[in-house]
Amino acid sequence: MLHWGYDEHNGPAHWKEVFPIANGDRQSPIDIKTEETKYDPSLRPLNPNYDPASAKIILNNGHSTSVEFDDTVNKSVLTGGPLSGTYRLRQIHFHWGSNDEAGSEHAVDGMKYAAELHVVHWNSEKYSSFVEAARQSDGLAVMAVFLKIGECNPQLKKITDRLDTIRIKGKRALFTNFDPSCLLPKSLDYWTYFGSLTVPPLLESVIWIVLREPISVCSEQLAKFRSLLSTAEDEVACCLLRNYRPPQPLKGREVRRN
Ligand SMILES: NS(=O)(=O)c1nnc(N(Cc2cn(-c3ccccc3)nn2)Cc2cn([C@@H]3O[C@H](CO)[C@@H](O)[C@H](O)[C@H]3O)nn2)s1
Ligand SMILES: [Zn+2]
Repeated sequence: MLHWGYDEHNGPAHWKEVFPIANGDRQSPIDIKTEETKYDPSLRPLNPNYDPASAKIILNNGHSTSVEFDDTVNKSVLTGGPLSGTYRLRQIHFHWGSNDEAGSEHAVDGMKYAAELHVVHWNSEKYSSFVEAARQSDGLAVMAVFLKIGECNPQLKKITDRLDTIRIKGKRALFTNFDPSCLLPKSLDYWTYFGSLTVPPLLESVIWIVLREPISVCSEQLAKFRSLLSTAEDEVACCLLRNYRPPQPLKGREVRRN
């Protein structure tokens, strides 16, 4: 496998060849079987507290589009929920499919949404950098938000309107004065479980917090994600039509709900 991706020759089925942890005991995403989730009264309300000034750039890294935040200080953090301590906002990014019928990474009772937003944080109380935290079992916390096909989402427009300026892999553009809370649903009720990054290196360092209520997205907005290129300037252009990993075995893990 040359470099990992989402095509037939380098997609999720091949990742184990380079990243054997792909067959590990706490891999993500998963299919959440709602009947088997366990109510946990000790789970607290989620408390996202983001400063719009932390937003820095919007980027096409060839696998997704992300908004990167200044994570040199505790300006934008997530506390509460299943978390002990303070988790600092690092970036947000999306996963989508080649059509509106699939695209999310997590599934709910076998049902997939059109896309999924990930809000990535790292444990800045215990560790000194994202990369160090990414190697620890409690190092990362990713909040997942489902995108359901429906009305165009005015908040998402702030991102989709910029995608034509970062079509090519590696392109970036200034993107500030953005508070990702504007992409969260009304209810912050969630499921939570111990898992991994869903992209290589698939490190098993993520406390997943999956919001139960989806936000809306329209087909036209999703089409803009699909027009991003997974290839750089000097390569034959190839659209990033899908970038989701399928659900992985639960291997006895518990999924709790607040
Ligand atoms: N769906 S999800 O699990 O929430 C995520 N999807 N993308 C994410 N990114 C943040 C991130 C950085 N790293 C990381 C891990 C170890 C060393 C350095 C960086 N993990 N997640 C976006 C992202 C991923 N990466 C990875 O960086 C590695 C080192 O440069 C590279 O070898 C991999 O090919 C590349 O995937 N860089 N940025 S979190
Ligand atoms: Zn992700």
